[in-house]
Amino acid sequence: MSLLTQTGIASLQLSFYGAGSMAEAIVRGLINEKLIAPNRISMLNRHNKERLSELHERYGVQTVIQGSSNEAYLREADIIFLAMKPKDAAAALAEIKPYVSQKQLIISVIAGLSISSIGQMIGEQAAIVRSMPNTSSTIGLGATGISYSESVTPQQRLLTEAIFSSIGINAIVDESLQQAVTGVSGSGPAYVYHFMESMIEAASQLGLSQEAAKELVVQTVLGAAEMVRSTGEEPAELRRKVTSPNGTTQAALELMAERHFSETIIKAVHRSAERAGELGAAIERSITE
Ligand SMILES: NC(=O)C1=CN([C@@H]2O[C@H](COP(=O)(O)OP(=O)(O)OC[C@H]3O[C@@H](n4cnc5c(N)ncnc54)[C@H](OP(=O)(O)O)[C@@H]3O)[C@@H](O)[C@H]2O)C=CC1
Ligand SMILES: O=C(O)[C@@H]1CCC=N1
Repeated sequence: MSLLTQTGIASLQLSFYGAGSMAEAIVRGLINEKLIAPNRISMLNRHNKERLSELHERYGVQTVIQGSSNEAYLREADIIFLAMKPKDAAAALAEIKPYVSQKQLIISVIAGLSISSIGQMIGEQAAIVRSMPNTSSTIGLGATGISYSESVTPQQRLLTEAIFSSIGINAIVDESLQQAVTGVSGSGPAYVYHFMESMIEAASQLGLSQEAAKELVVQTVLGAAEMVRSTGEEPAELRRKVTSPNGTTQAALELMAERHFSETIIKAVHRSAERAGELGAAIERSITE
């Protein structure tokens, strides 16, 4: 019996409070993996009914467009995922407070939002998971950092880890490291996409068709990531194997070094982590005001 089957996830009700990109990535991953029937998942938002219609059509999930209310879905849920932007988190927590009970598991994906801030809003004894997934969860290749409040039970931990490992890999980290996870793997896909955009642009400038450019770049990134994963060799070692003395790669890498490529990436990851802290602090301020 698989870990997920043991947790009994198939018979639970999951509610996503916030129905944007990240909620959709997780839901799509769970449905693709056939872990839970779509009608056991509800996706809720504030006012964008068109978005809910689209999600209902696309995945068969429950939404309030079918005459029910957020309240009913929130009360029934075994697990509530908090998936709104940090700036909306304090208001959303205040809204759900009357409907949540201690039996429910709260899983937040909100960047910067601390377990203690959630506890302050909905009750210190609540079972709270702070997570930092990424959008690659959509295709089962996500990377998620997970931290628990003290009241999360061993069964709830198993369930959480089973959910996130079904849509990728996960790392259980001390909550103090969640900002680092945000800088690395939460925001990380965007850095890689940005890099790919530049590669495609250069390929077009050099005369390749848009189609060929994209295909070559995608396969290059996929192949490089898979090489690191499947050979177990360090990226630096693999880089050396591509780089012939005085060859083309060396010429390119020298230009990158002149333009502080590595330093820029390192600084960018630090800045994302720092920004997660700022977002969390802003939520804390809005809770205590
Ligand atoms: N996108 C990503 O790559 C990642 C995002 N995250 C985190 O996920 C969270 C969501 O991000 P993302 O999915 O990109 O955001 P989106 O803007 O795509 O979606 C936000 C959703 O929250 C809803 N919402 C806002 N306020 C409320 C409220 N009071 N009650 C109910 N629903 C509400 C919005 O509904 P409406 O449209 O009706 O206002 C919308 O459906 C963020 O906190 C982010 O830090 C974490 C990891 C990766
Ligand atoms: O950009 C953001 O704030 C969110 C958190 C990590 C990825 N996206």
